[in-house]
Amino acid sequence: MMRNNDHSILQDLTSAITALETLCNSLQQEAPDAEALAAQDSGLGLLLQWQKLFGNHADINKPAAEPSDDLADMLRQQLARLKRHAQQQRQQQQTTREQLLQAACYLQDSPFISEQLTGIIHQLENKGSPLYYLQPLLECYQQALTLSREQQSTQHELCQRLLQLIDELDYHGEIGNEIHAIQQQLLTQHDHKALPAQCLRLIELIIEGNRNERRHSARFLALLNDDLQNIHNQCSDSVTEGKALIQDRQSQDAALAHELNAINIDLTSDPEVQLALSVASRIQSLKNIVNKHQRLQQRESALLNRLTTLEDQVSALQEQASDYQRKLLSQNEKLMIDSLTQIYNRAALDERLKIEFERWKTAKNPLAVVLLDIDYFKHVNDKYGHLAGDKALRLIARTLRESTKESDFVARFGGEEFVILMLNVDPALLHRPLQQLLKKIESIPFRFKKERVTITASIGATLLKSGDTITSALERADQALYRAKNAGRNQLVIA
Ligand SMILES: Nc1nc2c(ncn2[C@@H]2O[C@H](COP(=O)(O)OP(=O)(O)OP(=O)(O)O)[C@@H](O)[C@H]2O)c(=O)[nH]1
Repeated sequence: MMRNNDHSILQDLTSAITALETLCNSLQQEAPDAEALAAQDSGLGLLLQWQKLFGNHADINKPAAEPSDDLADMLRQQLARLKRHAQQQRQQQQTTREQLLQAACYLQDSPFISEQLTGIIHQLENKGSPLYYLQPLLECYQQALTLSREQQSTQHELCQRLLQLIDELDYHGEIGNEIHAIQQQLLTQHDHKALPAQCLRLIELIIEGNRNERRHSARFLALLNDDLQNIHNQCSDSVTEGKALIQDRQSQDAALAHELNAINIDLTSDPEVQLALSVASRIQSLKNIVNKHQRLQQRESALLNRLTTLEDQVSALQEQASDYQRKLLSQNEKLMIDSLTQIYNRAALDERLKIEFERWKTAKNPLAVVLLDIDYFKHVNDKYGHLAGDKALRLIARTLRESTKESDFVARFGGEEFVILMLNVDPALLHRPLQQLLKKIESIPFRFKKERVTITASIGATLLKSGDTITSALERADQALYRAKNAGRNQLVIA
């Protein structure tokens, strides 16, 4: 007869054995450590005791022998110990999995993502056994290290190539000096963290240098054009002169021939033969002169032809030069336009600021520098995507252009920031158009992902004051913008 007590021991033991089997199975899959081996041993010991008690074919309703109270107690203790151990094992596995997952995600953040790594992360997230993935994860880590080393050597090669290219550059003045400074940095630096920034700065300098060269060549072409015009005028004058010369000669020749003819007629009617002979010889000489004149005339005519051809060539050259100049002008215009918003860009702003600042210094007409920055634009990008952000930038730029006066200068300063130069503005009324501008932006009916979205902007503005430089005015406007942002955004601050 089985006691109630023993029956519950049997049930506990049955579930313990099931837990133990699971534990043993999982331990067999992984490289077991000393503790796991001990757990295996005790688990096996318990199995032996179980077999001693109930035989090989365990049936909880038919025990082979009745267990004593002592044995039951002992088994209960072992059972509790094993439960604790299994719990510890589970926790340890969970921690290991989390750590491995973290390591795998960290590796994935590096530029060495591989399909293998993605698979591992997927398995770990789906509660796969962590130790099983340690080896492939280590392989990924090694791969990342090798690639990192390779990247370093690529950076070194890039650095060397950059130095070679710099050698080929031929810029002078400020640009030349800065390029030289970067060259020195590249030659002396040991790590290449600054390489991307240096490359970027070099590209900016080359673009600036190019722009300067374009301006120079435009000036050169304008001078060339003037010279050609000069030559052209001279040629035209020569041709006119030549034509007049020929006409004069022709009428002179005709008159001379007429005269000679008359003398000839007179003389043939004279009886004194001697005189006739001498006059006849003079007439012959005169005829010779006329012949020479005719040849001269032919030469002059040829010269005139040559001059006419020259004039045509010069005209064609002049047309080409004008064409080239027009192309350069339009290229220059394009370099000053922001490709996304089609309003002026930073380079155009720099140039215009210099001009307006000089004008302001002499004429002292009020000049306002206005900085406008879109509020929480990162959120727009993050929530609706970069393309939606681009669309918003285009629309806001158009609103700025359409809502300001023709004489105002609107440019994209960079990112989501715009600058407006307001000329001849009434200082007492500056806030009015700017407040209206904020209202207009707020009321643009943006619609992204079928959702009505309101976008606002903040403005920091300032009027140029005596003693100002371009930088000090821009800094003051920037501080005002900062205050407008801090005041809750969609605000105007005039400093
Ligand atoms: N779509 C798009 N986004 C840009 C462009 N240039 C800059 N941005 C984004 O503009 C955002 C500017 O973010 P932040 O400087 O944090 O400013 P903000 O989110 O507008 O916040 P506050 O200015 O403080 O109101 C960044 O997400 C940039 O990626 C661009 O040409 N197109």
